[in-house]
Amino acid sequence: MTTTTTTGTLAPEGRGADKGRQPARTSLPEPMLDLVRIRKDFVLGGGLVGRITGTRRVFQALRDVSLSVRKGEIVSLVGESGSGKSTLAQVAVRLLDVDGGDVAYRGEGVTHRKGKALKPFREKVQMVFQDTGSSFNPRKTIGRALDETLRLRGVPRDRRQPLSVALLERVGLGDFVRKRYPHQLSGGQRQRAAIARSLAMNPEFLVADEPVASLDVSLQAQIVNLLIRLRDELGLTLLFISHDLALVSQISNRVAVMYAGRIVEEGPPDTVLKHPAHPYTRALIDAIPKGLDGRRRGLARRDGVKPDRSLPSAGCRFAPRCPLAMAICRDVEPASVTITQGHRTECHLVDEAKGYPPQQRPTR
Ligand SMILES: Nc1ncnc2c1ncn2[C@@H]1O[C@H](COP(=O)(O)OP(=O)(O)OP(=O)(O)O)[C@@H](O)[C@H]1O
Repeated sequence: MTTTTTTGTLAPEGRGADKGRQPARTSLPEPMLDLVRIRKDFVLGGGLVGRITGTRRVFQALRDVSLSVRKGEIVSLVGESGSGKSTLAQVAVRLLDVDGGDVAYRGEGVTHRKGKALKPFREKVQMVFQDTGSSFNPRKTIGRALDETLRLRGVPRDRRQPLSVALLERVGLGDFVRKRYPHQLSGGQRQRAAIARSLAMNPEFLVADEPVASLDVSLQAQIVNLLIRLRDELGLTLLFISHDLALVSQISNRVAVMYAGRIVEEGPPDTVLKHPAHPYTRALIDAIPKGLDGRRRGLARRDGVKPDRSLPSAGCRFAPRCPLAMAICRDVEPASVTITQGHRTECHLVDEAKGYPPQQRPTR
């Protein structure tokens, strides 16, 4: 059974006290998804009017973003709205083309694959969306939606119904759901049905884009626990997208913090939570409701100043909001610095030789 604490945190279910984490391994598991220096621009006001009036702008949604996910891992992307999480997720499943960089799956480049050449990748890497209401066709029953996906996979007609019932069972739904239309299901049931549909392609990798954001706290825990169970039972690998650092830190092997189209910090969740190296991560942690009053602190105070992402980048994008910004932060883009093994950040305050910045050194 899935259990939820009063604060909505995830409690261990069944075997193993720490279900989200993989046991320590001696050798690293095989790389599944590699995103290498991904750049994605959106052209705003790109039509004739934009050209005539000079209002055409290039918005840098992703700037040289690199991330790799290994077999069996749950890697989470966190960051505020607009930081580029969904754009990176869509790049990862090749729903969006890139303007620079490479996408590789199990060591093979898929960046420029199209049509038939992309089909095997599309089957193995499935996406689960937040808004399941609009991702299902309202005029088709869940059974029909599942049957169609199974048909795409080449499953013979007579095998589709029993297989879809088994898929529904795997995500904790009864076979009655086959006859229901999407609007006849609750939010939690619809998200389970959406996960069943993505499993119908027999994937190896799930990209879950805010899969629980529209659910209440207890349902969030159930869906997250379901994803962890599927990872364990089916050997899936997951890229999990959320704006909720507290939630992802409980389920992930690694957390990548995004800000204004960059990954500004990446590391094991415990390390990132206990020893945040980047002031933005610290602000995200401060924004987690604490204590009985549930007040969020930190980020809100600095919400007003957002970077202009249409300009060529100069300096650190967080500098205008950063309470610790120095002169160099406004002029020079920070390089990636490794603090401890597996924990890296992009911040001028962090000195590779000395580790954590003085203001943020862990106190024991
Ligand atoms: N097709 C598009 N055209 C122009 N701008 C876009 C397009 N898609 C996304 N953007 C912009 O790119 C930025 C990153 O968007 P993205 O959806 O990736 O952010 P996010 O971190 O997932 O935010 P959220 O949590 O709100 O979904 C946003 O400012 C968004 O407005």
